[in-house]
Amino acid sequence: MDTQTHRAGHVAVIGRPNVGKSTLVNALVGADLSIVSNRPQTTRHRLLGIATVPGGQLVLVDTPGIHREGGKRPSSALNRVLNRAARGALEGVDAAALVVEAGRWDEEDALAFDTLRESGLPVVLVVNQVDRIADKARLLPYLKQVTEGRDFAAVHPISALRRQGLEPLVGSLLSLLPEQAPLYGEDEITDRSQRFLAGELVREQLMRQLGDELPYATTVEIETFTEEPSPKAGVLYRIGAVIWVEREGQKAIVIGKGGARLREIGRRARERMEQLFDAKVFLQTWVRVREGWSDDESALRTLGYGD
Ligand SMILES: Nc1nc2c(ncn2[C@@H]2O[C@H](COP(=O)(O)OP(=O)(O)OP(=O)(O)O)[C@@H](O)[C@H]2O)c(=O)[nH]1
Repeated sequence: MDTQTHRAGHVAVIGRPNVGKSTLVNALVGADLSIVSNRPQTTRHRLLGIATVPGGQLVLVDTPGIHREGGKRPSSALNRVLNRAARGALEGVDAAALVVEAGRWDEEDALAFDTLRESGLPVVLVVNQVDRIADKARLLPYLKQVTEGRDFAAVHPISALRRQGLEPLVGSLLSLLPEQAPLYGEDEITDRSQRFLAGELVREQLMRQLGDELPYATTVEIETFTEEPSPKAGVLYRIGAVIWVEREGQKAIVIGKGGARLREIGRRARERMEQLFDAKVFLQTWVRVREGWSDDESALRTLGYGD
């Protein structure tokens, strides 16, 4: 591989809920969502997908906590704490794609931009859903308004849904990444594997059942995943999932009274796996504490943020 002309790096995809981030990631990565299935997610980022294109590789990640829902500018002291946490979450990220809805820009989007810029990241503005704007002339004043006084590395009106405007966007993002060989080799990338999906299904149940109580840095690791023939169901999967939290107190929250919550999380995740894999699933779940993730997070917790 000629590393001279190859660029690769991490791109944070940031934006309010429902703005079209998943649609964009799917469009960039292609029909077969490529994902690394054999690495535990030990970093702060959640891997969304990997777009491997001629001359480069975009590793698209989610960085929780950058977008502050509600979009109220916090006090300066709180802002400092939040920005420290944001910097932590953005560690190892080379560029950010701030996704907004065409025609809409409010305090929440402005805050996300400021946080990203203060972290020193180049920010590409992705103005999504332009297909919904019938009168394209309306876009120009909007673009002028949102870019005024803000140093975006590039601005791209796109339609993630209709796959429009994506090539120039990829070009802009690539140009912001360091020249280096691909970060993930072909052999590490598989189509969404069942193992990966198993982790996602446990994560989904954690989010559904814990909601706001879900500790910030919780990660799910599929430790074991074996397949054997089953006389009744055809296939039986034995899956061992570890839910990593940061502190004993969080472990208690996830486990619940008498273990009820963890049992429910496991039961529902198993049912979804059986549906999806069309097989019998034997799922075991554990909660383990991995300490010392970050001082910023304990600072946030003191203020009632972060958990
Ligand atoms: N018309 C139009 N709709 C879009 C476009 N991109 C996404 N959508 C729709 O917007 C809705 C939300 O899209 P998602 O990709 O799930 O949004 P998201 O930002 O990932 O949402 P969260 O996971 O809640 O953060 C879906 O119904 C999409 O089909 C677009 O370019 N044009």
